[in-house]
Amino acid sequence: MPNVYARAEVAKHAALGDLWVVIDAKVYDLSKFAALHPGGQSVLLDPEIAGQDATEAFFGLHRLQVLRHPQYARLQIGVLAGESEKIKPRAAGSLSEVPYAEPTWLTPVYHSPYFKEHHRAFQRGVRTFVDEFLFEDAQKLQKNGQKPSQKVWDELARLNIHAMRLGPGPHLRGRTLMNDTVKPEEFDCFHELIMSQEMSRLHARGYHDGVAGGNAIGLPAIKNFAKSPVRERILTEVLDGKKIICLAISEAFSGSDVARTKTFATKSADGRHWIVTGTKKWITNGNFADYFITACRTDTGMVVLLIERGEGVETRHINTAYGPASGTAFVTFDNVQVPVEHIIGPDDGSGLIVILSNFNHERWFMCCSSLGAQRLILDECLKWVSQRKVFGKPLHAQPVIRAKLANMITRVESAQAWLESITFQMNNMNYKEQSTHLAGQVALLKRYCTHTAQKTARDAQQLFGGRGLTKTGMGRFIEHYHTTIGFDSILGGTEDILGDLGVRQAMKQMPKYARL
Ligand code: HEM
Repeated sequence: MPNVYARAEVAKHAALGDLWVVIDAKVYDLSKFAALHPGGQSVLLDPEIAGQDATEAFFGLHRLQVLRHPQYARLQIGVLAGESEKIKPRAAGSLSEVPYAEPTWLTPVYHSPYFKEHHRAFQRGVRTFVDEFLFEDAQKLQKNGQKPSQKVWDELARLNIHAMRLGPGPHLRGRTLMNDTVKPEEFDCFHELIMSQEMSRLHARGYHDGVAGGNAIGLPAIKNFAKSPVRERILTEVLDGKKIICLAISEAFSGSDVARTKTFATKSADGRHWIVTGTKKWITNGNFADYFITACRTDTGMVVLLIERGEGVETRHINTAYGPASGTAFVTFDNVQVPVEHIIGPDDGSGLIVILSNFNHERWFMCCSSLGAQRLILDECLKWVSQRKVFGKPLHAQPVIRAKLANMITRVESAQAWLESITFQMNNMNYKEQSTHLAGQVALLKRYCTHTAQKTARDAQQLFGGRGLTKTGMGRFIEHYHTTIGFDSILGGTEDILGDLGVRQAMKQMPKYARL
């Protein structure tokens, strides 16, 4: 049983060396801590704080996690008589009750034509995994930049997340998905949308790509174009979490204009190997990848090769805005011998098809994760404007603040609605139909998601002020979002390229008879 104190009793301890405060109906003894307090001793001795209820002052300056940290939790000596705590964190695996902090389909009372009970069960499963297993690891590794531990890769494999990131299909047969919350035959693009949105709830942009971003963009080439037995071997190793694959396309010389790739492959005299020489840049997971799906020029055009880490392959870390945890690498291939069986797709120079084939899927899941991360920022902002007081009122009492929030909400809701509509089409179109009818929509949606994300990052930073610039404390997630957000607008095609693609696709479909 905790000690129970009356407010009058707490008020007697209001001096240096004998200092108590109340925060959310709990009594803290700060007598010794005051001299160590990172915010200074004097603020705690203020007559409005010492011996008083400091709840409002505390939450205007600290995150709730501060009180839950064992180092500080032990300062609690009791509770207030007849009162109980009101402030609690979101429980692991649960939904946020902050308005607009979840997509509409997850908000009680609202309806959705798309999501069924197995989608909800699946969402709860992924949310719990992210909250309980991934979040702390992400926070730690985002800073120190190490590769996620084998324990993480094994757990991703056990839940079959590596497999589900390839989308619905026969590769899921016989697998237990996310602790059996969905059957392989039920798994559709909405499950994949959920997984991508939930996995982005880490406030750790580099780590987010560090946990198998390379698999998600590299493995489809193996699944769809490699030949047996290479196909089965690599799929098994990567889906089981034993090996890591990455996609090595972009170079210092060429990004979106893939056809200008300079890395060159030529057949050996005995015809048994491709000999590859060249460099690749910005390769996600390249630092720790075992396999590189590599685009190479040949005398006749382009081939895609599966290159194993080994003699002649070197990777060097690239220091990026989104942090080292993504394992982003500069890769050099120096006369690397690649067995001819490691060809992925055609060997007649028409390999560009392999590279282009996954672009829509890749851009679509980038939209999912971009919006998942944007929601988290909205959640942060709505809490902040409620708990932060300025000029004696909560921040949201200012019309200019409400206008910013209105924009944030409108952006994320409109983009989510478009995303769900496209996802529904993906569930009902075959690959060819998707390529023809969705490439433009997906390109424009990705452009919209990342463009609006940058606006939201800026608005959020304005709401948090100086706190949105510091790597610790109240605004640390805002600072992280603002610093790393540019990444999303570049990977998978810059906004300009995608806007252009979207309109060119529309122009292709203009009816010849259409006139004003
Ligand atoms: C159990 C009681 C408290 C603990 C454990 C605590 C702990 C901390 C910690 C760890 C920080 C560093 C910043 C962060 O990580 O968020 C901090 C900063 C600060 N604290 Fe406290 N604190 C307590 C109570 C209070 C109270 C009652 C006040 C009232 C004025 C206060 C005022 C401040 C200020 C002004 C800062 C600097 C904030 C900033 O840099 O933005 N603290 N405190």
